Amino acid sequence: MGSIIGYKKKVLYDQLGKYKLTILKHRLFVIGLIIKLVAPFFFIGDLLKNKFIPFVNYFSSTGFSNPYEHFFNLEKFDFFPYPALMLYIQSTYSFFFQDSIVLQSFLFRVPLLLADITVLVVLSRFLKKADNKLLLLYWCSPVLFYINYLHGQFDVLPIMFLFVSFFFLFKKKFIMASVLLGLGLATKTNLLIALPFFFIYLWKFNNPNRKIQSVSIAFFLVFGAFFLLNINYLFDEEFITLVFKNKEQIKLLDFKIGFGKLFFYVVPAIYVLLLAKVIRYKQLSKDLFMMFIGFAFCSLLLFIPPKPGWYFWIIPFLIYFYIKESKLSIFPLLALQIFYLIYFAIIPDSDFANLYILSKDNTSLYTVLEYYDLNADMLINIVFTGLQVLLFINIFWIYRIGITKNVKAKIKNAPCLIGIGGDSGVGKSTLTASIQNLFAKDNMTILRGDDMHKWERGHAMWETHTHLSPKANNLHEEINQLKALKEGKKILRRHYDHNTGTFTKPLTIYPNKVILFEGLHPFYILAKRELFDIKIFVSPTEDLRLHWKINRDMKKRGYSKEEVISQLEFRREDSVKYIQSQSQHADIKISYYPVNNNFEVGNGEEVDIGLMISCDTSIDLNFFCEKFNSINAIQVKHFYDTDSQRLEVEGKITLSEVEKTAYVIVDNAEDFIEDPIWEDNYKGFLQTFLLYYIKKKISN
Ligand SMILES: Nc1ncnc2c1ncn2[C@@H]1O[C@H](COP(=O)(O)OP(=O)(O)OP(=O)(O)O)[C@@H](O)[C@H]1O
Ligand SMILES: O=C(CO)[C@H](O)[C@H](O)COP(=O)(O)O
Repeated sequence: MGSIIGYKKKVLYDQLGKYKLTILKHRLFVIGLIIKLVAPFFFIGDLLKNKFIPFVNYFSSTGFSNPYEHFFNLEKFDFFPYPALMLYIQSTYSFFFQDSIVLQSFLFRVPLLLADITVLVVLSRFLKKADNKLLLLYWCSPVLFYINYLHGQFDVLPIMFLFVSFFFLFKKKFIMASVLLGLGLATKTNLLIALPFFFIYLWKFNNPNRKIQSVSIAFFLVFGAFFLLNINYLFDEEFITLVFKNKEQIKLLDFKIGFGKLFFYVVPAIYVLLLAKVIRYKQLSKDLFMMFIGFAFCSLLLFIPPKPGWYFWIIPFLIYFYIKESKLSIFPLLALQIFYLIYFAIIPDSDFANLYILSKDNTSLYTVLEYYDLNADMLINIVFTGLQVLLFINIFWIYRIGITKNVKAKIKNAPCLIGIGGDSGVGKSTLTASIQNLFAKDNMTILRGDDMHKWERGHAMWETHTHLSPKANNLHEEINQLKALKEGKKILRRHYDHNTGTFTKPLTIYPNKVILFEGLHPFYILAKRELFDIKIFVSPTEDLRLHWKINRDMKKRGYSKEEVISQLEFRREDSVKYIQSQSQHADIKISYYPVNNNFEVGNGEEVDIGLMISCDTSIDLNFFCEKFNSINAIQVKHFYDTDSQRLEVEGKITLSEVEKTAYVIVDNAEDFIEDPIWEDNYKGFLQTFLLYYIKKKISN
């Protein structure tokens, strides 16, 4: 029970205890909600009124007789192209008020409204800080409004399952994600299009030794959920005909190029090419995954005259994409929706003129156009052409900017290797922990340089060698290990346990999106330092390091103050020769200094510190400093030195100020970090700086 409450709290509240679903309190949401609640009392499309409602009501009013069989026998093959979960969901309310079309129209929209709200919430979790845009583009989309609340098709339900499944997928809750996808499939089989992408994502995401197992489990869960929910009907010819052999699905093969008696099917060919492309990526980011699926759905619609509900498969993806690429004009998306509405208003079987729930006549704009001797067919063809061209433009944008740019901008196609160097006790592990909080533990592999010491504690060799000497560490062996990890291969590596001073047996280390190496010698050997994408060197002032090291070694490693001091004396020469000398190779140098020199070294107490960061001049830090300086309690001074720039930071900063500032400074920060754990003061400042720096470097 406690854990359920805890989970609910985590879902609804963020790290700072702020309510996450503020989008549901927005005025625009409430206005939209009222309109969406009222509209179904007045409007209904022919399809819902004449086909879906009779089908579902037959099921509920006959004590759950098989409606697929019944309507098959009546030769009404196009009454309900959905699998059984859709039937079960829609029949929950259809028991009531079966003789009132007005109330039935409303009751059938209740699940649609709930699904609509869920998609909005999931999108708002995906696209942090974009609620206003999301409300305008998604919640107020005229096409989505028409599909759900006027016309009344059910496509929002499978899309809702798909998006919630993705929500769990990105949170690495694979079981939940698979079951939800299976449920979605049990509401509409169009989700089969997304399925291979889902498995490919799982395959790429999981560790090499778990790939087959995870994908097999997911496969079993997806189809298991689909199977269980449809078991009553799955093997009936009637069900198969209505659900799988309906004429809309066959249309996927309509667009073909003939070679005598042979045909080349264009839509399946594009789909296979897309899959082939996605398989080639070593890593599949969340955005890339979303865009490929959006692209796959869009491409299907490109070559077939659309059905109204099908646009629910693509518009949420397009909105995701346009919000992510905030600098792009949303005109193609708006124009697409306008052409959609014109097209469905003028086609012969349009229900626009009869949407009013009590309307009796069967007029359509098409007959009106014909009555006035206008060439209605020609007009439809022109609008259809415009609609498809706009769809093509939207797809083109997704491809060009979305896929291509994202691939370049993401952590390339290989893992990003970050190196943190510096002497013992300078704060390397502390910084590593902050970076882990930023990128999430699951996305990172951490390697500690101490694992490469040659001898265990107490070994005679330590009497003549310091740990800082290259001779006392297997530095060359490590080069191959780092190369292998960068190439996506697992390695075997023993670990040095500071509690016991001994090595563990070799452990398997898996590659990951970010590989972070922290240790004494990351940049000492040329061939090794060249492997790093980002090189960081940490060096507090010597008195501060002494203070930190004594405190840490006394508290955690069981040494006396005198032992630490004599160890540092013994190492002094090697420290300068082998460790400090690496500082010149670093991209970023981090230094801490005591704000006040009146402190007793090694007294166990915390000391007030200032932070100094220096890096090359290729990165523009002016906006960065300006934003932090707008916070009262922190001062950031910015200096240009010869070929480098330097920030000096003093003061305090709260966790929520760090979070707010980070999202303002770093465009699309959520592309790089998912649910980061922000820290306060210098640690949070460094998190923001590193995120900004790494993103800029990688994008270049
Ligand atoms: N940014 C910081 N703010 C305050 N204290 C810090 C900071 N960084 C490090 N310290 C203090 O210094 C101690 C040593 O830091 P840390 O263990 O991160 O060093 P290290 O470089 O990883 O050492 P080693 O190489 O010996 O393992 C920590 O226990 C912590 O008390
Ligand atoms: O330099 C160090 C860390 O970078 C340590 O002093 C080194 O690893 C030796 O450890 P121990 O205290 O277990 O003998």
